[in-house]
Amino acid sequence: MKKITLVNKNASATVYDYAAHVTSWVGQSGHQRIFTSKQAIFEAPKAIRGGVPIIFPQFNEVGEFQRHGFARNVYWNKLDTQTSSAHFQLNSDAQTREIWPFEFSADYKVDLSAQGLSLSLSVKNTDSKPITFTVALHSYLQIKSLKTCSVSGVKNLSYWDNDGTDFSIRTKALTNELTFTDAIDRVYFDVKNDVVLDTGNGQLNISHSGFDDMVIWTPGKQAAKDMSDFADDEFDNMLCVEAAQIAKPITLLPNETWTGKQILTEVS
Ligand SMILES: O=P(O)(O)OC[C@H]1O[C@H](O)[C@H](O)[C@@H](O)[C@@H]1O
Repeated sequence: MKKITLVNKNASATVYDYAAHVTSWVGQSGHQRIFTSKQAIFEAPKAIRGGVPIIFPQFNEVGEFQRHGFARNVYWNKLDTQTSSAHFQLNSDAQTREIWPFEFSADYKVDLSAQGLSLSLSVKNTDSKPITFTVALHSYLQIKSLKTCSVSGVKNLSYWDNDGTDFSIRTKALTNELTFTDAIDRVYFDVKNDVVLDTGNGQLNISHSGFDDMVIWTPGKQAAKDMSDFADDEFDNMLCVEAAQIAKPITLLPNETWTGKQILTEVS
């Protein structure tokens, strides 16, 4: 697999052609902002543990196809690389049709600015019939410690906890700040505003467009032990804040294109 390094002023990022997977972003502050496990396996078709896996065409078990799709398990074509940006493409082929019987063309652009990282995914329906999918940019973010980090900006959002709760049940967030004690697997719906992650080493502003939902996930102490590609103590140093489209799957007519972006910016 090919590793591509992007640079802009004092910032740098790493992205692989395998899964178009971003595995590192060191911002101007000098802090690593993306978490990638020291036990991650860089070997197809295993998904790299950490970084930013692209979840397409199905999020988790929301649907009848492969859990978390296949985009994170295949090589993407590298179309263009500049000093601070890279462009990848994935087109349907015999392998993808076996898992998901539709024609599509997906483009992924990674842009490193001095302040931030912009991730943009587009999917075009190249089939002769409508296609429907769910999708996420599954960003693993580096934090100093789970117990002292927080996500602000969630007040009044409706969410679902993936802890056995029926998917139809929604809870409303009463406070603006989300803090953590251990594992969490939660989907917030209709997230229109930015959120701010206090990493313990400065704040990150997280914005998205084209996506309605936001997933907050971290495995916690026990599940971390059960993951072979994740070190036991790493649960304390990562939090996924994912831009996602889950509750209302995207349907594209032939030739239609959907675009979703997640933009991470260092605030302080
Ligand atoms: O272990 P993975 O297949 O990479 O999935 C990791 C996690 O992804 C998402 O964040 C889901 O909400 C979680 O339910 C899942 O455990």
